[in-house]
Amino acid sequence: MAVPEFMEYVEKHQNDFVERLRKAVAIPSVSGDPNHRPDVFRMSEFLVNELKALGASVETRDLGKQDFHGTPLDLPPVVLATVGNDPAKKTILVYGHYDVQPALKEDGWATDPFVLVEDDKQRLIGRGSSDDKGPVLGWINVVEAHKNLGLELPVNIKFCLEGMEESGSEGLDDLIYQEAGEYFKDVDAVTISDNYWLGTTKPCLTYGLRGVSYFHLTVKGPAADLHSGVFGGTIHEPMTDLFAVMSKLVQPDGKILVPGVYDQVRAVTDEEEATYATLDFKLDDLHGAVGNKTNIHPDVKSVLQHRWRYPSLSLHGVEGAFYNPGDKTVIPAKVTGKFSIRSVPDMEPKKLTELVKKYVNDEFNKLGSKNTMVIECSHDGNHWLASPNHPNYVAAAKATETVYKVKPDLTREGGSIPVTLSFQDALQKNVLLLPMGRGDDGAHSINEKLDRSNYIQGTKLLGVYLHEVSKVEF
Ligand SMILES: NCC(=O)N[C@@H](Cc1c[nH]cn1)C(=O)O
Ligand SMILES: [Zn+2]
Ligand SMILES: [Zn+2]
Repeated sequence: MAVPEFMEYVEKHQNDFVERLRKAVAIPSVSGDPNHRPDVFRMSEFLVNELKALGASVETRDLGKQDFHGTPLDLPPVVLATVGNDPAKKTILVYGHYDVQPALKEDGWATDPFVLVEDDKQRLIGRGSSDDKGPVLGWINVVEAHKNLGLELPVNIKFCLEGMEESGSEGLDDLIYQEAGEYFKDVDAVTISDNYWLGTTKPCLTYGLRGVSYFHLTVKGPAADLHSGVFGGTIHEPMTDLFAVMSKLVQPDGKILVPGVYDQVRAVTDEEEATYATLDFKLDDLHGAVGNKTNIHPDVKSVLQHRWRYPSLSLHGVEGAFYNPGDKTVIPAKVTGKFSIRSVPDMEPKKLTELVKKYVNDEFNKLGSKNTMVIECSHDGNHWLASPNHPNYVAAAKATETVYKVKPDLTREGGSIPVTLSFQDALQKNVLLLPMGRGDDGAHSINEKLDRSNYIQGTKLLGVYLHEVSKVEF
């Protein structure tokens, strides 16, 4: 009886849950922007208060300072919260993040990114709605529903909520290893809701992620920005050098040009080949999520393989370059190009960084420029693969069938959650990714949204999963 009662409660109280999301989205907790660091702290306080109000025992862990381009910056705390402490029950560790990607109205958002708006299609639009405030609050909604119904939670929950996921999860790995035998001691399995369905209609369980290695390539030239009419043609220009090197990183068809990268990629097996055939994903889903038909690969299998099991290199931006409207005739004195590589089994981040540094240095030296160039890896995180046959996944599949009346697809994901592998390795427990949002949510993009139905059905899913996982044998 507990499960139907819980599901009914969630259905009836959906507007309260949307209000909770509205309050969370209103805090612009952008971890990558030092000006927003106080907001990231404010977001941690919001979660601490929500969890305390529900009776959780909550502590925050200080992670020290971050070196932000030479300036020390306080790292936001990790929120550790425990709900239930019954040795007869399983303990599920729930990880999520409360920081978000940057968002400016002028990037092209239709509405203020930090004001949650529900449109006529019942989509909850706002930065962090899907990645990852909605899912984090989904777990909190589950605790609240049980408390208000006077229902016992079927498992103990340990929360680990961080505020630096979008910026490399600095400091969290050390905490996980330090606390493996302490705070995380009794954990039986780990569940993370921080990714998306493949398409827009069918739920999935996710057992793999790509890693990410992020690079800053800085070229320095003249002592200050210069007039291009006076100095153009007479000096080596940093931006010209930067573009020359960056154009050698990746081809327009996505092929990475750094020698040695593909040597480390695991070969496709027949068993893996068979997994793509049954998935509920069409080229139309890709076109819908992208907004047009600019796909490189012509069929679903190769799209998914290039998202999940082959590396990719993306060029993200240039710091120090002129980018405002108008026609400023400047030669920027120092520019930093940013790019990242999504890595896959069996690539090793350290080896990858060595390959990239050697290649970029070789390419820069070929230019014969008198400028200086420095290439740095600002953060890296490893890829992750789990066993989707574990009872933790069986429980999640049953919960999906209860809530959505369909068997979930088993998927991998092209994005990265750097600490997933750390949890698996440090705790030696199964890790499950149980997504709430859809493939077209626009995480990291403009107009990020979470459909109301995904938020509400997703809250039900997380709660029913806890009931199912309490019953399976590990
Ligand atoms: N929802 C997970 C996610 O978006 N992860 C980020 C992690 C990251 C790493 N460096 C910057 N962000 C991702 O981009 O995959
Ligand atoms: Zn996320
Ligand atoms: Zn993200």
